[in-house]
Amino acid sequence: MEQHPDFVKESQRLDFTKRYMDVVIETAQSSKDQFKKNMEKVFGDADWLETGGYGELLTNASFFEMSMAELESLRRAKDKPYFARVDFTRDGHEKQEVLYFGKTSLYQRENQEQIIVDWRSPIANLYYEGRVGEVSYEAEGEEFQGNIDLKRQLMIEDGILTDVRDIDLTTTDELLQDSLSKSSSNRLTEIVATIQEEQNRIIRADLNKPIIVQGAAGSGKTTIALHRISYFIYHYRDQFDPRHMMIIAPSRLFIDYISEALPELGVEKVKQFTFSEYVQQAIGKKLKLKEDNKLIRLLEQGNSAAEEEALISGIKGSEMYKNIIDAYLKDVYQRFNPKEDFYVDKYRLYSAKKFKLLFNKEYWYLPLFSRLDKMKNLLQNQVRANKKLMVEGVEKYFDERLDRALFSRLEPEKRKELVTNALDKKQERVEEVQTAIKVSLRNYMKQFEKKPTLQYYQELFEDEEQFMKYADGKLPKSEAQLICRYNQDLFKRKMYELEDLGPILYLHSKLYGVNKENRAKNIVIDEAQDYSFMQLLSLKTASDTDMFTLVGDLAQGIHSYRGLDSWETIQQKVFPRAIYSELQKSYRTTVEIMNEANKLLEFLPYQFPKVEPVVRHGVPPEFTALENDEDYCEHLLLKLDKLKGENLKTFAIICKTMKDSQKLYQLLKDNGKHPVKLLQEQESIPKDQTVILPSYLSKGLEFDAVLAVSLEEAYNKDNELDIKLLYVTMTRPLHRLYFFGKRREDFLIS
Ligand SMILES: Nc1ncnc2c1ncn2[C@@H]1O[C@H](COP(=O)(O)OP(=O)(O)OP(=O)(O)O)[C@@H](O)[C@H]1O
Repeated sequence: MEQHPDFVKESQRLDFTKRYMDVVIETAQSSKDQFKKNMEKVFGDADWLETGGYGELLTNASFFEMSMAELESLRRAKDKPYFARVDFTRDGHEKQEVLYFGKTSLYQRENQEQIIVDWRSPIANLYYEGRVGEVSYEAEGEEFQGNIDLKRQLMIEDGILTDVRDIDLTTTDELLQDSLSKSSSNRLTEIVATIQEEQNRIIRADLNKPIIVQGAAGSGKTTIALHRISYFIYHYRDQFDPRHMMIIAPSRLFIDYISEALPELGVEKVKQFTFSEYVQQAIGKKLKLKEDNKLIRLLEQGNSAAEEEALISGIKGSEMYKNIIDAYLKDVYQRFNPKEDFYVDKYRLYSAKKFKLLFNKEYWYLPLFSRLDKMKNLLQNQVRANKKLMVEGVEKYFDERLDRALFSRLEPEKRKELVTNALDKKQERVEEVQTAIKVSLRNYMKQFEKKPTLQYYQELFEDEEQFMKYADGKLPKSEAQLICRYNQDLFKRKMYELEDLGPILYLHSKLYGVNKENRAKNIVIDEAQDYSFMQLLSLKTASDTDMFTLVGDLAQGIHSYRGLDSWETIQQKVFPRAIYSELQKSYRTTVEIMNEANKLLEFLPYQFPKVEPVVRHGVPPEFTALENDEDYCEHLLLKLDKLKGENLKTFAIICKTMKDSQKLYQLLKDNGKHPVKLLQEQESIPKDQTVILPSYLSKGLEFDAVLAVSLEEAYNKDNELDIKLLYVTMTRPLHRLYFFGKRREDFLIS
């Protein structure tokens, strides 16, 4: 390969950068005084120092006060300090700026000379969106014009420069191709060097607005969501604590999968939860949850109990359900309107009317029991403020009586009696008032019964008629009955189901509110199509913010019986400020695999645009017809061995359900020739084993090669769920896809 004319110069620059990083790291670790010595030690032998013009950079070098986090990211960046270079001349300026873009920034604080520019800085848009020639970019609301004179990619591996490529009019395709053709052993890697324009726009879209992204399988949704977090945290690094950010992911398996990418992006402090984990934390209560096996049971054709449950799930996630809860809450609020004024002894300290006004109007924005606390404090203050007056009032009254008795013209005996009586009464009344001061408020507050959220939730289902009323005619009697009885039955077993969690969180937020530590300021949800209206609304209500990033793909909506079948309602009713964006290109799979998967979309009753694969060709998918168990074992093992020999690293065998997966696992395990692992929901993915998993658990994951197997369970063209599950399976591989089964039709392939 011919070497780039600037290869040596770029190598020197890399050498300089690395050494400089060493100095900074060492200095930050040791002490200020050490800095100069370190400089001499490291740069002492560099004869290119002057000719390269680097000396200037060093003269003003000062001590870098670095945080541990900065130091850590610098250390991590040492093997690959940057990935691209852009030469930029601003309009009206003579001096050209030579910018090296990397995963972190490194600059001299005094002269602001940047040695490495962070990919998240505004000027990095020059690399992601600019072409050689005239350009402009925006930073802090201002537009800057200029000219890109050079755009260059620098391939660095283990700290060594391996290739230099100038890109002029073309995009970053070549590097993208390289990166996509690699094996997926690193799982979700960072893609900062190859972020595409359409992706860049989403990563950098207005940070003060929610965003909804509908993206095809493999279009980089997960990757982009993580990079947007990284961008957000960088942008607000001085004001925002990453711990206030939260990722909601579909399973622990998925969290484990993405968490590898987090430290690389400097966002490891971001909280990560599944929805049910978060709800339990937010309401401060561990719940016994019914096993969530609706999806699997729905796959059994003609399972009417499962269909009924799916109907209930749909209702519990719907907007109508929110209205039911709101109507119920109205009733609950009514119980907090006092009938009587607040008295301490005979003194009226607060009228019921005023109480209601404040409670319902002034403090409406607070959760119910926070309002009640406020009212209690207010009354308490009234008591305190009037305490002295009330006692003095009683004393004054009796003192006057006493005076009258003392100075009356009555018989001494009679007078004495009157005086004693007045004194006794005074004592008695003062004590009465004092007791009233102590207990009146407590007694008054007793009329407001405070129950735990879960009890309120349970009570909602006690009366079917009432439930119907809350639904305001929108729910047929049969369904109201069904749902009430279904939940009563759950509660008898002290259980809840996943679909109850959204409503419970919503109710809790309205009644008690969620405490500060559990209220995220920014929430990122992957696989958002699987969440219901109620779940998303409850998260928004609980955290009291609409700052959400939702990424998902409706075509992979295998939980659509409870999730979403369009983004519209969510955008209109929950996130009206949201930006909506689409990603249609797929970066994961080859053209051959994607073309095959695209055919499935035609069977779905929605209009999905075809997914466009980024042009990368590979081996076409293949079908192998098999008869008996031995056949399966033999062929699968043969294929795996062959693929290993081709330098592919991660493999998955994906069956339709857990039942088939288990059976196949047993077969392969008994055979003992190849290490296999049956993946369960809560587990992490081993790096060195072939995993067997059911289709629905594979969502969001990717592997070099996928072997789609049908032992006893076929996919059915007339079942929407089956089509989506197969679509998910077929869009998991990066490079190879193979089908093994009895008949082609079992995989809907012609
Ligand atoms: N700009 C890019 N440069 C290099 N690789 C990319 C780029 N964008 C995406 N990829 C790769 O494409 C693959 C798919 O990305 P990702 O898993 O984020 O997609 P997704 O939309 O979340 O997929 P799914 O819908 O299947 O969950 C990953 O291997 C990712 O690294």
